[in-house]
Amino acid sequence: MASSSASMAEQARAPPALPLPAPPVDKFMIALCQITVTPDKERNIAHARSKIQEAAAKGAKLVLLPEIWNSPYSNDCFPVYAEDIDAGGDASPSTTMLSQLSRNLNITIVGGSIPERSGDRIFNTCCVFGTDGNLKAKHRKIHLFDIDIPGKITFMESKTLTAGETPTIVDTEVGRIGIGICYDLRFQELAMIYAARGAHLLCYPGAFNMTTGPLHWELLQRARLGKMWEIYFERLYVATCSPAREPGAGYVAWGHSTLVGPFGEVLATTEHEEAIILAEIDYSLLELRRTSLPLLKQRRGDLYQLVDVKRLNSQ
Ligand SMILES: NC(=O)CC(=O)C(=O)O
Repeated sequence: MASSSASMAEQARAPPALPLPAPPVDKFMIALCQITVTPDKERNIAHARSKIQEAAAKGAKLVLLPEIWNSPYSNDCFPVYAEDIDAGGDASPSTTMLSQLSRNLNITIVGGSIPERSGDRIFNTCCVFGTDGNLKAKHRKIHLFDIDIPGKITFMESKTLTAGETPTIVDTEVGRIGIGICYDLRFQELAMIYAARGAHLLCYPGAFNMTTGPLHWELLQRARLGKMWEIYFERLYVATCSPAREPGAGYVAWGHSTLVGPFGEVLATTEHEEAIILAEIDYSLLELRRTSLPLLKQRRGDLYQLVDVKRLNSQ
């Protein structure tokens, strides 16, 4: 009796590791396409197309685009540039291009984000395409970017956008990927849910700005790993992709698209100019890193718990 209650207490403190789903590949190249964005939507689509082709020609099997890459980042523009993704075809030239390219080039595309029109609502939406060109997942930005830093930056996405309602985790040819868009990066519970559901990689298209970018962009990306050590430590890669900086634009993006490895290390990054960042993802390091710090044994699950609302609701 005593020993069984002791083992229950032990178990609450340090539950056994959840199995990480085996990734479909061990190693592959990811490309973060930090591209310029202009008011000319046709040009933006053609430009993204050529950069994705260039990345694939250099060996990328997964291409990540920035947040809002087909339109300037502004409340005035979102309704004008928005596309009906579900209707597809001519109603969504941006995602039609992504679908064609993923199939033709045999790559997975995490398609940054574009303004999406759905009925009378507009979302900030990321589409994930598999190598067959099919839309595998659609993530609508959950946490809208409503901030007011006096004298620095005020932005209220909620003036025009509606928040998404669901976390998005998707199985692709290059592993299980959790998706967040920009401000979503600030909310650690989203990343922790992805980690708890066995993600190998988190992708965040984002457009931080000249105030918050230098302070928080890299910090948050690396911290997404640190926080997850409480449950699934050191088992993830985190990729961000920003638009390149346009100094004259209404909203000036920070740039610095980055890949962080499963030990919290910056594996590849850039400054603010246009760039394709190519880097290797090696999933064999996920298990290796897991044994390096024995945090799972040390965590105090008897004092704190992460509650997966979706899983609870589905029970
Ligand atoms: N643009 C965003 O959604 C987020 C951002 O710039 C920030 O969090 O800072």
